[in-house]
Amino acid sequence: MLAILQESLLNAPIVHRGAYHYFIHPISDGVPQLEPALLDEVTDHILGMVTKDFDKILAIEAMGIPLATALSMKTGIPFTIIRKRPYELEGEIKLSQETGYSKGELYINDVREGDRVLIVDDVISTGGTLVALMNALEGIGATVTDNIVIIERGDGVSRLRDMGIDVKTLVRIDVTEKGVSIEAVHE
Ligand SMILES: O=P(O)(O)OC[C@H]1O[C@H](OP(=O)(O)OP(=O)(O)O)[C@H](O)[C@@H]1O
Ligand SMILES: Nc1nc2[nH]cnc2c(=O)[nH]1
Repeated sequence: MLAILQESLLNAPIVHRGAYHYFIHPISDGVPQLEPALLDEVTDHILGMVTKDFDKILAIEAMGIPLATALSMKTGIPFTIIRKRPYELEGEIKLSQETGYSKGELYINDVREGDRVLIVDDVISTGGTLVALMNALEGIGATVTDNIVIIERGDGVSRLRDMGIDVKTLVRIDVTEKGVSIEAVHE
């Protein structure tokens, strides 16, 4: 299952970001082009994995956005984007994001105490982004009903699990300079 996702991952080009082998894929980069059939496949799969009701979808800029858009269209539930730029609105929360190849700031707006949010993102690698986000949401008093990421690599999921945070992924991959291999598909 997840045939289109698997096939496209096996064809993903690899580039170097320092020592980090970075795969390039329609879901995580919008390059090569993101076919509607792939977006449909992964978002249907996400909706089959959610365990609880939610009233907001939370996407991390940039590549959480197409996922959240498709999920919102399928469910009628609104989404909010965690942005990489500030708006300086009242109540805006700033958090520091660190990945395997970058550091930056993220800004949360329009998430409030008592909100029930589904977090959706394209990739988890070190887990740095989600750890920072989960801490910020706990501070706000929002409930994360499910945390779903399409592509898993590295030790981020086990790092979060050790902290008591559950993250579900659709596929686990390994990335070397030769390309992507698929280690597990989570049906
Ligand atoms: O588990 P981590 O090591 O934190 O990596 C995961 C993060 O890396 C990517 O974001 P990136 O900042 O590259 O943004 P993009 O969506 O704009 O490519 C991805 O969308 C995740 O948010
Ligand atoms: N596209 C892409 N996004 C990532 N986010 C974390 N690691 C990666 C990666 O290797 N490729």
